[in-house]
Amino acid sequence: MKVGDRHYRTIWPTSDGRAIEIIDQRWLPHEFRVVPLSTVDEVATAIRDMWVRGAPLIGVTAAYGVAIAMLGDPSDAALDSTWDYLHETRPTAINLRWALDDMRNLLRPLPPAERADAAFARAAEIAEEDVELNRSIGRHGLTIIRQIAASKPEGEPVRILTHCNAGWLATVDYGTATAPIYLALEEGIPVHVYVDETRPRNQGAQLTAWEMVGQEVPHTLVVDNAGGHLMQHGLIDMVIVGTDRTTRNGDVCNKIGTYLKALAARDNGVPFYVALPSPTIDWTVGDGVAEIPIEERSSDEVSLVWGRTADGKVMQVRISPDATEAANPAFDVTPARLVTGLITERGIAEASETGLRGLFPR
Ligand SMILES: CSC[C@H]1O[C@H](OP(=O)(O)O)[C@H](O)[C@@H]1O
Repeated sequence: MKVGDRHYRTIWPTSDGRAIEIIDQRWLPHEFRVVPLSTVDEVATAIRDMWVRGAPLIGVTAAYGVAIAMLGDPSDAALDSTWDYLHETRPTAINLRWALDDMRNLLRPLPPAERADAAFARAAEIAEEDVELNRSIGRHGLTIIRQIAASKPEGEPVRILTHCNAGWLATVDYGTATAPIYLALEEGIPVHVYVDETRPRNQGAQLTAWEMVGQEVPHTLVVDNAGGHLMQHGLIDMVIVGTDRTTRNGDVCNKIGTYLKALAARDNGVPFYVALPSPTIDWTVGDGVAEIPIEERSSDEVSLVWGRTADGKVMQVRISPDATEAANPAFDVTPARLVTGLITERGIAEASETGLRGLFPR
């Protein structure tokens, strides 16, 4: 998307085709940093420490990580050890396993000498596919925004609450939850986005808000705990979020706090939509609450926050006593019964196995 007067994606191959460059999202919104990743260790660190994050982007980054590994050692053993090494970086987003499986299934039958080139080509394809999937999600999600806009007085904005960052920064481009918003704006439909700050890492305040400014989307930052109040007072027309893994029956795993927004939405009759590309569906899982592994991240993410001082220094500060331990489950699972619809690249499905299989037959 636009960054100033230039178009960027979140990830791209270097001109020599032997490494990648990424936007290091840890420094946004205060600094825009592009960094190279030229070894598997660097790719693993970038995923684990969230230089890049967001289920689809994690998958694409891992795909390029396999390609970089094949440059050094294209053996079967290296292919398997790279799969294991990158798979361990983050446990919840299913796109990581999906992309690693896709790459290994492609490369295994090939002669080792052909694997690096084939891997870079496939990783680039997965990146392009992500952009197209998101454009399709945008087109289908736009129908919902159009319907809501038609029910409101002329010119009144469709008020959309979103949680965490499921924007272009969570994907290669366009985003999932933000794709319908960007298309609505292009079509001239007035929208106003309420951005959950999304503790503990503040991906909403730091990433989604930065996206909204960059794409000139009217928006308001709110604390995570304000969503229910806004819905109670009729100030939200719809909620749209992304997901890191959605089960075959429509249970939605997403950033911690999503479940609470879904409960508030249900209690106030606000439609709650989830935008997802099909690689985010885990067909092997039925009960999301029981079966999806929830990443437990460092307590420092709760106890320390990043910010910019008045004189422009970007730094972390502690907000709780040194002696206080913090729990930090990074995701939660919203049961399908609280989901109004799943916006996929093939259309909007009921949050059920029947609904998903209607769009994605076996
Ligand atoms: C389009 S996937 C976005 C999804 O990923 C985020 O998690 P994280 O930033 O920890 O990778 C969050 O759950 C978003 O909804």
